[in-house]
Amino acid sequence: MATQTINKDAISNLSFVLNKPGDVTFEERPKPTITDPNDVLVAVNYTGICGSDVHYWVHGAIGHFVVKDPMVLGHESAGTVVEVGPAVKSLKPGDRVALEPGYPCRRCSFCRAGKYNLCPDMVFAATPPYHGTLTGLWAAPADFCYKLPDGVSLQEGALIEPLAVAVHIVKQARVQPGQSAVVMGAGPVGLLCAAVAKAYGASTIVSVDIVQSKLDFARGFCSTHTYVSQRISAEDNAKAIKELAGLPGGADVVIDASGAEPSIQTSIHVVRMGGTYVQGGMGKSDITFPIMAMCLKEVTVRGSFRYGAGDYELAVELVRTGRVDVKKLITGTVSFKQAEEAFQKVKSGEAIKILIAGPNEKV
Ligand SMILES: NC(=O)c1ccc[n+]([C@@H]2O[C@H](COP(=O)([O-])OP(=O)(O)OC[C@H]3O[C@@H](n4cnc5c(N)ncnc54)[C@H](O)[C@@H]3O)[C@@H](O)[C@H]2O)c1
Ligand SMILES: OC[C@H](O)C(O)[C@@H](O)CO
Repeated sequence: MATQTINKDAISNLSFVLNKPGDVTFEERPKPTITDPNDVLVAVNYTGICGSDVHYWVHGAIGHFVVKDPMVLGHESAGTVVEVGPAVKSLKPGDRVALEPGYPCRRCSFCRAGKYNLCPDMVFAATPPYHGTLTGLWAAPADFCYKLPDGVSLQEGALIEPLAVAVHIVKQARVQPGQSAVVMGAGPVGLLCAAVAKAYGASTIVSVDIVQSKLDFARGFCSTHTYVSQRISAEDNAKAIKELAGLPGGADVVIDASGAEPSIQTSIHVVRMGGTYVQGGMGKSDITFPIMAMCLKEVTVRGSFRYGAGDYELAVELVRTGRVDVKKLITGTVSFKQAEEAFQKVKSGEAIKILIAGPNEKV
């Protein structure tokens, strides 16, 4: 694709700001500048809406992250490089990039061990007190901007962030070729986990949700089986899933991408002896957990938080090679001025992924 250079002085830095729960405004904010020689300045082209953005918009807080001052929303973005710092060799103006939105300290023991997603000093977009990417211009370290290959669009680039979440979850699950994977939740993260598990070679992929239409989509996307969770005990839901998928001994891997307590309980009953369970969903902080079943089956239980070394690169590669078709998840694209309507649509469950065009982008 031909590169196109953009005059940063000619572009707007209009931003979508959450003032307090339910109260959002558009604000022309000061343009960021390059303050580190390794930084680049990116014009944001497209941004997806994450459940966490909606949660901040509705409730003003997630756990101990509380919106105390006005905060720009958004962290699932792709854009075009408009300026590079003097030390940047990997990118040039005009390059199209997926933005990784969290910047670790690079110095703590977690960063030095390659687990930078666990850095206690992480600066993460649209996690208070830090502003997000629903804005015109974004300054970031060049090594957290991933060049999109020819053939991968900027719209697909905005889906790299949730895909990287799924890549990290599936890596935590250690999925092997020929294995069975049950994914609880068929929202964007669950759908992408199913797709990444397939790319890792899982041959039986069961999606579970409480909404039939989401499962209809999952079946067309990549799941081999789907199951509508019933209002019965976790053991009985697990039994039904095992029967449906022909897994009498249980699944090799179970991933929760719902955060829902009943789903987590079912997961532990559906995983096989010696299998692996990964918690990707974020719901209630404390739940009733079938710990005896976990113990007796010697289940390996892992958490998964955001993404780390290599996850963004693999997400881009999965899209480039067509192994994960993120385009199918895009319900539509709206103009920047329609951002609040897009949030409404995600909240009501009308859309899988709506993209908001950057303030300088024509839709
Ligand atoms: N670990 C991380 O770093 C990370 C990153 C991003 C998102 N998340 C979390 O991952 C989860 C999924 O994200 P998403 O954007 O797809 O959210 P989503 O709300 O779109 O999807 C959740 C799905 O779970 C389904 N569900 C609800 N109760 C269920 C039950 N009892 N059994 C089965 N399915 C049930 C819902 O119908 C929905 O389709 C959320 O909890 C989100 O907070 C975690
Ligand atoms: O994809 C990244 C996630 O949305 C965030 O970590 C958020 O859920 C918690 O701050």
